Amino acid sequence: MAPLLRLDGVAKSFGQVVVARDLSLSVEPGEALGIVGPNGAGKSSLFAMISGDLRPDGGTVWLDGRDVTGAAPHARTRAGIGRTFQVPRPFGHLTVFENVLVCAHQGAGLRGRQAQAHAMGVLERVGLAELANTPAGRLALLQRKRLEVARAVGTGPRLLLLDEVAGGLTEPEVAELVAVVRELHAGGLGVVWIEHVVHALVKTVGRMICLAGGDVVADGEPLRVLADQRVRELYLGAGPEAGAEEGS
Ligand SMILES: Nc1ncnc2c1ncn2[C@@H]1O[C@H](COP(=O)(O)OP(=O)(O)OP(=O)(O)O)[C@@H](O)[C@H]1O
Repeated sequence: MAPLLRLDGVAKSFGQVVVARDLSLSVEPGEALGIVGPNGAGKSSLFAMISGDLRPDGGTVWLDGRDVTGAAPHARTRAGIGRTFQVPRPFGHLTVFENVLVCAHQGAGLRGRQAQAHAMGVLERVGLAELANTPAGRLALLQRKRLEVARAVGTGPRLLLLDEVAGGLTEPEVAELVAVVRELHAGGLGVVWIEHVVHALVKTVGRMICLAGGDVVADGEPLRVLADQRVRELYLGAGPEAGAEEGS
């Protein structure tokens, strides 16, 4: 079976800044992969190239064995890629329910009652059902992060790309979010999660890569990656969090 996602020799630079240098990796159906790396390593750019928001200078992006390198973002959403953005992008004047309904229409291609049932089901899965009728602009940070996940899941993806959804949350809030992502993954979703809150990744993913300077510098079991000398040097005191070693 073809991997769910495969990047083959992907390259991208902004002038002198190399964000991807002959980068290859794959994600199997239902796999959960964590991505760490210092600020500016190219992690969000990688997501943008997977979701179609950024065109690589070279290389190929495959989804389910299909070359989607030239496909527009909406076509990739329809093909099964759902992503969150580092800065949540809800429609603030629409309710929580309406925000997810839009994604059910545009991403999952659902209409009428089917779309409504799907949107409500997603809100239940991410713990937002009670806030369905609240305008998105009135949500607190954890709820905004949940809505960002709900909007991505609302598009009906098989591959969910999470970009720093735990940033800025308190520890109990991170734990709640981890529970949501773990449940989505347990339901069969492939997950790729970029996160600086490393212990959230350790609790969720089976594999981790570290990106730096456009290269994969470590790839494997999360605690092994975090213990890797090159990874530790890249973080130099800023992390990986000491607690991650105990999986706290
Ligand atoms: N559209 C763009 N034009 C020019 N430079 C860009 C563009 N997008 C990203 N960059 C640069 O590419 C580098 C990688 O950015 P990117 O956001 O992918 O890193 P990141 O690993 O996600 O960082 P962070 O952890 O801080 O979010 C940075 O130096 C950034 O300034």
